[in-house]
Amino acid sequence: MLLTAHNLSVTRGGIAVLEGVSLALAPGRALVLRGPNGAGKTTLLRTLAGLQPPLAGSIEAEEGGLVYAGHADGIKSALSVRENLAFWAAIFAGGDVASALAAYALEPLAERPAAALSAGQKRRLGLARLIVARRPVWLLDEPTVSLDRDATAMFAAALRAHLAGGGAAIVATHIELGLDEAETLDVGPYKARAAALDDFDEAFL
Ligand SMILES: Nc1ncnc2c1ncn2[C@@H]1O[C@H](COP(=O)(O)OP(=O)(O)OP(=O)(O)O)[C@@H](O)[C@H]1O
Repeated sequence: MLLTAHNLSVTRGGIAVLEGVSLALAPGRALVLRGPNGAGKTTLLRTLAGLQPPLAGSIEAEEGGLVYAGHADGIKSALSVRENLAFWAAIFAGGDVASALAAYALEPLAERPAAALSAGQKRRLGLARLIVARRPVWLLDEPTVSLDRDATAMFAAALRAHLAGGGAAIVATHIELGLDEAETLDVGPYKARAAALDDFDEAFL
């Protein structure tokens, strides 16, 4: 397994959001997270990515095996599209900038400062980062926001190629990606029953 989580409870702002989540992600598999706004998909992804600690439970993943793409694209505005990808390739000791540009049809924009991209173009650049990162597990929060139909198809193709190459992904999305390889995890049944108290609150009770 590339990533496993066992009996995970996750919190946001000191409040338990989900509890008892277990999952196992094998090479070539994708897991689509479903659930209404506020259900806890982002919180689960951030916890799996190691950006925040779980309240309970365990996560096992290969060191340096994950890459997270959330709502903030992490783009450096002053750098060109190509320079952004080269920067990430250096950070991740990763891959081929030319393939990443090609996967999202970014060649005509390669020398443009990222600050001068549209929202959808910025999102394409943020997703191209995943290709240079060359990490086996992609954790993606609403990756298709701002993408038009063609760019959504580019993302689906990039994800399929990643899975075909032995990678895996967990994707929170409200749209249908049309992936045969994908399983679905509805986070609704894992809604936490009781709010967690942090030490600060407990001191006043
Ligand atoms: N900074 C914060 N502080 C406190 N609570 C927060 C914070 N951010 C989000 N929450 C709450 O945590 C809960 C889970 O939010 P989360 O962003 O994980 O949901 P989501 O399933 O990703 O929603 P969406 O589909 O709208 O993206 C929600 O009730 C939300 O209001």
